[in-house]
This record gives sequence, C-alpha cells and structure tokens, in this order.
Amino acid sequence: MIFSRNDIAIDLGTVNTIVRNQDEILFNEPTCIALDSRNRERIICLGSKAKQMIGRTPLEIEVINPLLNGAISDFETTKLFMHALIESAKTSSLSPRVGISIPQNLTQVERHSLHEATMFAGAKEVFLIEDPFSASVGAGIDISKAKARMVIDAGGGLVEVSIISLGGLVVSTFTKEAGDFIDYAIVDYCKYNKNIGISKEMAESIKRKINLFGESEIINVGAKNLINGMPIHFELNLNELKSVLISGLYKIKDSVLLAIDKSSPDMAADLIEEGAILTGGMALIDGTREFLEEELNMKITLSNDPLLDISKGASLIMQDYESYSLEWGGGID
Ligand SMILES: Nc1ncnc2c1ncn2[C@@H]1O[C@H](COP(=O)(O)OP(=O)(O)OP(=O)(O)O)[C@@H](O)[C@H]1O
Repeated sequence: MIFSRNDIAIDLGTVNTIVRNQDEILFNEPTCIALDSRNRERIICLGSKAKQMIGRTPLEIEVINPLLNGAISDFETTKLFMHALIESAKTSSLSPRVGISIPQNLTQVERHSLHEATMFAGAKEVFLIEDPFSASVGAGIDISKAKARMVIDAGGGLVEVSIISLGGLVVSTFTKEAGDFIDYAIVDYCKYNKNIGISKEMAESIKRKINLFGESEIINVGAKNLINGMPIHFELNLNELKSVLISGLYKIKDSVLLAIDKSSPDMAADLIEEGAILTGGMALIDGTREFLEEELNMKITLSNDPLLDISKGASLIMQDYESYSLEWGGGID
C-alpha cells in the first residue's frame, strides 16, 4: 500500500488529538467538541476553542470530551468528532485512508465501534495500530532487534507500559491513573484541604507547574470559596501538591514492576542495559523521569518529543504498512 498525500494518521488521545499526513501536523488540539444541545448534529467548534468554553457555557451549548481513559465513552459524539477531523484534514475530494493509534487495552467491541465511527466519518479504509508500536517507532526505537525494549507511555487517560522484542509486543500493562487522575486528585486536594473549588482545567494547568525536585513556589489561583460560595484569589504552594503527584507516579512504578515481573529473565537482563523510554505528556512534568529512575533503579530516557511520538510513529507505520503489518501482525488490525 502506498500512503498517499491524502491519507492521515491520528493519535486519538483522551486529552489531546493529533492528525498528521505524511509531512505535516494538520491538527493538534484538545479532544473536545462543542455541540448545539438543541440539535446535537450541529458542531459549534472543536479543540482549543471548545475546551475554553468548559464551565462557561449557556444552556444551548454542550462541550463534550468523547473519550475516557483512552476508550470511547460517547460513540455518537466520537463520530461527529472524527467527521470534523477528517473533513478538516482532507486535501482533495478523495476519501482518505486513516490510521488510528489505539490503546492496547481496547476491547474488540470498542475497536469495532471506532472503526465504524471512522468509516462513517468519511474514511476510505481504516487501520488500527496499537499505541505501543506507534510510540516505539515514533520514539525512534528499532524494535526489530532481538533485544527487549520498554516504552512507558504516560498520557492523560492511560499509562501504557510495553515491552517489545523482535518486532512483537511481548508484555504490556496499563493503569488508568494517568494525567487526568492527577488533575482530579488536585481538585480534591483543594476541596478537602483548603475549602476551595477549582475546575479540572485549572488543576491541569497547576499540575504542569509542579517541579518534583524544585524549590517551593507559590502561585495565585482564581477559584471559588466553598464555605461562602464567593469568588476568591488564593495562594497555593506547589510544594503541597508534590505528594499528590507522587501518589500518581507510584501507580506508574507499579505498572513497570508488573511488566518486568511478567517478562522472562533474558528480557529483564536486556532492560538493565537499555532501560526504558519515557513518552506521553506526563513525561513533561518536571522531575517525573528522575523520580521513576530513582524508584525503579533503572535507566529511564526521556523521549525527544513525548507529545508527538504516537502520531509520528503511526504516520511512519502507515507509510510502510506492509512491512510493519507482516512483522507485527498482532498489533495492527
Ligand atoms: N508541558 C506539559 N507539562 C506537564 N504535563 C503536560 C504537558 N503537556 C501535557 N501534559 C499532560 O499530559 C497529559 C496528556 O498527555 P498526552 O497528550 O500524551 O495524552 P493523550 O494522548 O491525550 O491521552 P491518552 O494517550 O492517555 O489517551 C495531560 O495530563 C496533560 O496535562
């Protein structure tokens, strides 16, 4: 198969979606869609514009994130979202072939739903590629070698830990306690310890400022006083939130330990030498890589482009689909 200029690869993430053709990124925005609630077929906007509306919409607008922990939580909205993505990415009147990178834990029913939603959205053909393959290829790993390589993909809805060797997925584990989980834990921390109400979006922007090994830093946050219901500006010491972040990172550590436990002694030995590659948006929280390296006593290398590895890998796989699918039959539907 020749991946033509018209064809696209999609990283349909819980938090962020990226669409690429062979050469360029066509869409890189939050996985959000705003609909007219009186006519849910009518799209008002997508991505960043829709995300900015969260918490501020009048009754007639509904903002939806159609994914939860990597899986489709709202099938009808996913169809609309995919349709809008495909329309905006089209460079000709021809329907594109679409490669979508998906979490390894999607059930057959969920895979079928996504396939159907994408065909309905206007694709000519749909290829589902499992995240561990996209992430590894995108991070530049030569996975055809007879050497085990570990990839920790820490995203918004899912942390996927995979061990790949000789072009196949040998071991995989995952936890749903990923970036979104930490955002909600920050919301709860402010609620129960400070009597302050903040949105999930505010919690996410606070999370991005945490530096696990950095000096204490005080930030000013606009929120709601939960005692008297009034708006309030309050000071939050980011140091207080380190324990919230660390509890999430321990879940990643547990997934890595489980993956190592499931691997053979030879693969475990390879990992001592090669360590693991850390990718996905959570890898960008300062101190995450160092924390995991210290806790696991294993070399952890930060990928060059944690937010883009999956879409880049999916695009590269689409461009050489035959060789990859022959090699990795199991990972590509
Ligand atoms: N610069 C950054 N600093 C800190 N955290 C970040 C940064 N950029 C993104 N994140 C966090 O990374 C997570 C999103 O990562 P990513 O885009 O890899 O996930 P996703 O592909 O949307 O989700 P998933 O793969 O789990 O379905 C979010 O929790 C977000 O807050």
